Amino acid sequence: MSATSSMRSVDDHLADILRTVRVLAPLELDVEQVLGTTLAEEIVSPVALPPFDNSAMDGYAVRAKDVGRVPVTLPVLGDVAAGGGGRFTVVPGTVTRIMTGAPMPEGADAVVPVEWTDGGTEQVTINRPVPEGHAIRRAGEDVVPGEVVLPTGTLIGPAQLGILAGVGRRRVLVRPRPRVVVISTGAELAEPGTPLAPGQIWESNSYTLVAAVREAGSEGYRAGVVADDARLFLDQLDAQLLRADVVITSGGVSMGAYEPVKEALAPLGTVRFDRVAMQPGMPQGFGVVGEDQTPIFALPGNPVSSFVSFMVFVRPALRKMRGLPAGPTPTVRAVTTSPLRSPEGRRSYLRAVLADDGSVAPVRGQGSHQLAALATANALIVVPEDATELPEGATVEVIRL
Ligand SMILES: Nc1nc2c(c(=O)[nH]1)N[C@H]1C(S)=C(S)[C@@H](COP(=O)(O)OP(=O)(O)OC[C@H]3O[C@@H](n4cnc5c(N)ncnc54)[C@H](O)[C@@H]3O)O[C@H]1N2
Ligand code: MOO
Repeated sequence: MSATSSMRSVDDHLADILRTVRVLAPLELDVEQVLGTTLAEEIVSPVALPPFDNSAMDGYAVRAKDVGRVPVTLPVLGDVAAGGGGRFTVVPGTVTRIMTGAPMPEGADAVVPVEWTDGGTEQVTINRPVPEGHAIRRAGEDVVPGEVVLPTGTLIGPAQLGILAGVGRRRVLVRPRPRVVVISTGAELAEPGTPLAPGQIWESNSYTLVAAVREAGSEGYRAGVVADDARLFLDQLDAQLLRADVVITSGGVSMGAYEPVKEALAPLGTVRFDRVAMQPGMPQGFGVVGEDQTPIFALPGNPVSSFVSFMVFVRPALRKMRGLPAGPTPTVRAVTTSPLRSPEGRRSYLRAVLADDGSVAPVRGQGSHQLAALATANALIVVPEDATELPEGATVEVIRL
């Protein structure tokens, strides 16, 4: 039996995760809260946009016929400002001043920009002719009443938020951003900013993971660090389940004498622990816990391993929960600048720098504990299971970080 025969493939593990996690139920939220959520309704505009014909420029509302021969001097009836202002009828031989966004007055059929005039307020001399319709934004040219401006499933970014507000929506039915709680475990972990006792290190995984959660469009929360005690871990988990759509743990899943996460979760029968054929990130736990069958990712404690595991397994799951197309984390192609090595039968994710010219170079320090080396990388080179060596100049798939 080979060393890798008892391992589960990355693809099988991910498929199991994506089968298990569910799209979050829709929720009605205030428009202020919906950035990064996914629409669970179709947004139909109740009005036309623009709602009325209005000026695209600061200038004068005219009848185009009156300015056919220039220069011409005409009386100014008054001002039409955006948001109301005077109501005028532009009869032949007259004009009004008009500001950008102000409704076109009756009778006018074009706007002359102020730059083409002497800027007069009682009367104005116009120096250039304009065709009918010049600098007028027509009612409904962006949206007609009853038009679908955003389909169900749209991811709300800044522009989408703008059109929601632009069609007057205050409440919106969306798939919310998943709430993800990160619990780090380990007796050796001290909070950054506190002194280290002998044998301790500063806790970093929860910072990395919460940041990665947020970057992946979800809400990340750090729960307090739990020492190596299965009972304490279960208490913390119970408390956190109240606010979590997903739980991520780091540490305590390998083969040591003190593996609180595995000890606590394995007996439940709803979380499986596997050795996944990847490097880093081999020990993995995944399943559901609690009344609501909340998905839980028990990631390995090595800092690089937990981060890579997030990119490969958690990120796609969060996409599915948000109602977005979910599958393996997307890759781009690149060409290696040096030979690469990878363990047989395992998919490697080598920390690397991807350059603008499409070349990719592994960083120095590929150990699962080498957090500083990870911090110099902007990509992961994916070396397939069946490759143990790749020459310089090989084309590889790369995950951008
Ligand atoms: N006999 C074996 N030992 C190990 C195996 C194995 O198969 N047999 N697998 C190794 C691999 S691969 C990994 S990955 C790690 C996973 O270990 P755990 O998930 O149990 O994690 P810990 O033992 O708690 O920690 C591992 C390492 O990472 C540091 N760590 C943990 N949490 C944090 C944190 N929040 N911030 C910063 N650093 C953290 C911890 O101090 C350890 O150095 O197991 C190998 N061993
Ligand atoms: O598989 Mo562990 O995740 O390398 O260091």
